[in-house]
Amino acid sequence: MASCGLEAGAVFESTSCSLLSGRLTLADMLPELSPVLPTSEGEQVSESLKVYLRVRPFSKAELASNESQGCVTIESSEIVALQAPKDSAALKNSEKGIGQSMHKFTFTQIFGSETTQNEFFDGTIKDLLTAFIDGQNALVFTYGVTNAGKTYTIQGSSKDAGILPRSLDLIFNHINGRLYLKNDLKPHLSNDIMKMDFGQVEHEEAIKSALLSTLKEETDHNVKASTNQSSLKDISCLVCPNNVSLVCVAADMQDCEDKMNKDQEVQFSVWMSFFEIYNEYVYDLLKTFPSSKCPKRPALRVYDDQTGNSYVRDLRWMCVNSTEEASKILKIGNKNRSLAFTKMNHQSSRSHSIFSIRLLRVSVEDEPCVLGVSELSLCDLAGSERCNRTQTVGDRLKEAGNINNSLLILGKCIAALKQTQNTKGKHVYIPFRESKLTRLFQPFFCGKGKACMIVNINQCASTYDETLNVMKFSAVAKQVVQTIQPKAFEFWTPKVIGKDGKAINFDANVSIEELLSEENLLEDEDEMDVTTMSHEDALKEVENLRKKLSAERQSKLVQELQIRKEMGEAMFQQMLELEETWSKLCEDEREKSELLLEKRFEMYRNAIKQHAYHCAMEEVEDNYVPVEDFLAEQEKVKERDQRILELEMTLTLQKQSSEARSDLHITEERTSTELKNQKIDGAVEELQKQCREKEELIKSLQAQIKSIKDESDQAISKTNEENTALKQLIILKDQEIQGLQGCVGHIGELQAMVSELQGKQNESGKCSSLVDVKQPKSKRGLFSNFKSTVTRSPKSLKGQGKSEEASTPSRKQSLLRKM
Ligand SMILES: Nc1ncnc2c1ncn2[C@@H]1O[C@H](COP(=O)(O)OP(=O)(O)OP(=O)(O)O)[C@@H](O)[C@H]1O
Repeated sequence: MASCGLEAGAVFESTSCSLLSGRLTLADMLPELSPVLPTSEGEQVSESLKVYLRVRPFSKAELASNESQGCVTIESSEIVALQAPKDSAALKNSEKGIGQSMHKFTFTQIFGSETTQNEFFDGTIKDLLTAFIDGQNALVFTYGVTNAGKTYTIQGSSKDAGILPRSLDLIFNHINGRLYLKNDLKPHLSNDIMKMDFGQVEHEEAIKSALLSTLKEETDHNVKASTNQSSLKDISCLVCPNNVSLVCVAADMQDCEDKMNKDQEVQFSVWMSFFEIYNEYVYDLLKTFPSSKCPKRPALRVYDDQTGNSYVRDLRWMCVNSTEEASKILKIGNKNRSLAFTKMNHQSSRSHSIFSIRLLRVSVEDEPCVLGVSELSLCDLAGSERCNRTQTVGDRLKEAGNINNSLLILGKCIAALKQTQNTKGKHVYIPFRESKLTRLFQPFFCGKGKACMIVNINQCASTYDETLNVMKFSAVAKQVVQTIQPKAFEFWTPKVIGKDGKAINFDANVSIEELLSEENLLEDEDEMDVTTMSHEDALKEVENLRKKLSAERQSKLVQELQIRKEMGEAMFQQMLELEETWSKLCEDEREKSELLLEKRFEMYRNAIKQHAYHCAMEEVEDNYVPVEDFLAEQEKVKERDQRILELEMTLTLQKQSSEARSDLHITEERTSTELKNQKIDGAVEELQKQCREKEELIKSLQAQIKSIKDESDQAISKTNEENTALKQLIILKDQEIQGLQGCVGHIGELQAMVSELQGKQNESGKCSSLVDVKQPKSKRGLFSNFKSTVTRSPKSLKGQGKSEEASTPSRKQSLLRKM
C-alpha cells in the first residue's frame, strides 16, 4: 500500500501556499489534486450543491396572532413561491417600484410542513450517508432565520428524532457487529490517525466513563427509553428484526453490503466530537463544564495541519460503540450549548454547533491496518436575524453581531465560489479564512467532500423579509458547482502517527501493526534497559535524552523561525505587490482625474467666453442707433447743455438778491423776540414765587394732618383698651349669672320643702301657727327678689353700670350665706 497520506500532504502544501498569497480558487486547487487520484475507479465528480428546503408548520400561537397570510406557496417539489405580505418591507419597496412582491425559488427538493422527520431523512441525507460509509467526507449544514426549525431538523425532539440521531443509528446498524473493539486508533489532526498504547486506550475509556457519569442514572434510563422507544421509534422502521439496516435495501447500499460481506475482515471504529463556535470562539462541548470557581470555558484554537486543512486543536474525540452511547454524549454536549431565550425562540441557539463523526475503516485480515477515514459533519448554524426583531440587547446583541458576521462571510464565500465558476482562469478571492466557521468548512467546499445545505423557513408574515434574504442566499448557493474528489478508502490512506507523534512510514507489504510492534519492541527494550541500568548509566541516559530534547527543541525552533520568516517574506512580498499595484492604480487615477479636470476647465473657459460674446452681441443689438440719428441727438444734447448753463446763471443772480432781502428781515425779528423774552422772564418769576408759597402751605397742612392722625390713633387705642376691659367684665358677669342660675334651681327645691313644711305645720297645731307664718313670709320675699335678679338677662345687667359691678361679689356672698 502506498503512503498516500504523505502525497496528499504534499499536494495540500501547495494549496497552503495559495492560501498565504490570499488568492485561492477552486480552479487553482482542484487540478493540483488530480495527479494523486486514480482515474479508473474514482474520477472527480462535478455537481451542483444540493440545497433542500424545509418549511416549518405554524405553531398555535402563530396562527392566533395572524401570522398565516399565505406568504409561502409550494408550487412543485422543486419550486416555491413567496408572496410579500402587507406591512413587509418587500411589499413597500415593490410599491415604490424597487423589486417585486412575488419571488420564485427552485431547490433540489422542497419539503412541506407536513413532512415527517423520517421522510425528510430519506429524501435528503440518506444517500450522503451511503457515500460517507463508503469513504466520502460530507458536510450538512442548516441555514435559516431564528425559530425556523434548524435544530429540530438536525436533532429533532424527544419524540421524533432528527437527521443526526438517525444518521448515528444508520451507521451503527450498518457496522452491525463489525466494530473494532480495540479502540487503539484515534483520529488525529485533520485526516491522520494516532496509534495508542494500552495505557492511552484505558485513559480514553476513563474519560468517556467520567463524561457519561455526568448524566444521572435516572437520565440514563430516560435516554435509553427515549432513544430506544420514542426518538428512535421512527428509526425502528430502518432496522429489521434481525438487525439488518433497511437503508441497505437500497440498491447502492446493497452493493456496499455485498462488498463488505466479501471482506468480513474489515472493521469500523466510530469517533465523534461536538463543539460550538460562539462569539468567534471555539468551545468543546464534550469537556465537562468548569466549576463555579472557574466559570470561564477554555476556548480552543483553529490550526492548519501540514496539508493546509484546518482543524480544532485539542478537540476531544470520543470513541463510541453504540447509538445509545452516542445519544448520551450528544445529550451531554447539548447541555453545554449556548442557548438563550430570545423574543422569537425560547430555546434559541446562539452559536454554530458542529457535530462530527469520523469513521475509521480498519482491516484485520492479518494485522490491523487503517484503510481510511471519512468524516461526516452536521452543522446547526445559529439563526440569521435582525437585531431589533429579536429585541436583542447586551450579550444577545453581541452574539447576534458575531452570528451575522460569520453568516455574512459564509455568504461571501458561497458567492465567490459561484463567481469562480463564471470567471474560469481568473483569480477570485474567497474569504474562507475570515471566520472560524468558513475556515473549517473550506475543505468541504474545495473538493475534500460533499456539502449539502438545508434551508429552514417558517411561513410567518412577520419574518417575511428575513426569510426572503435566506431564500436569496440559497438561490446563490444552489448555483455553486462542487467538484468532489473521489476518496474511497483504498485511495486515501491516512498518515499513522506513532506514540512519539512521528509519522510511521510503511510499504504495502508490511502491515501497520507490524510496524508499530517493531517500534514498540524497541521501546520495550529501552524500557528494560532502564530498569536494569546502573545509577550512573541511568544518569548518562537522562543526560543523553536531555541533549536530544534540547537539540530537537532547537531544530523545531529553527524550523518555526524558518516558517515564520518564509511567511513574513511571503506576506511582505504580497504587501509590496499590493502597494505597487495600489500606487500604480492611484497614479493612473490621479492622471485620469487631472486630465478630466483639465478638460472640464477648458470646457468651462470656452463656455464663459461664448457666453460673454453672446451677451456683448445682444447688448450691441439692443442699443444699435443709425449714425444720422446719433449726430442729431448729439446736437440736441449740446443745445440742452447751453440752455442749462444759462438757466444756472440766472438762478445764481436771483439767489444773491434774495439773500440780501432776508438779512434785513432777520434783524427786525431779533428785536421783537428780545422784548417778548423779557416779558416771559417776569411771568416766570411771578409763577415761581406762587409755587414756593403753595409748597409752604402744603407742608403746614401735612403737619396738621399728622397731628390729627396721632390724636385719633391714641383715641382708638384707648377705646380698644376700654373695650377689652368691658369684654372681660361681661365674661365675669356671665359666669356670675350661671352661678346664680344654679342657685335658683336649689332655691326652687328649698321652696318646695318650705311649702311642704308649712303644710305639715298647718296640720300639726294652731299654737305654733304665728311663728311659722312669719318665717316663710320673710323667706319668700327674699327668694323672689333673688330669683328675679338672677333671671334677668345679662344685657340688662351690663346696663347697670360700673358701681353695681363693684358691689356684685359682696352681694352674692351675702346671698349664699343666707341660703
Ligand atoms: N417541522 C417541524 N414540525 C413541528 N415543529 C417544528 C418543526 N420545525 C420546528 N419546529 C418547532 O419550532 C420551534 C423552533 O424550532 P428550532 O428551535 O429548531 O428553530 P431554530 O431555527 O433552530 O431556531 P434558533 O436559530 O433560534 O435556534 C421549536 O419549538 C420546534 O419544536
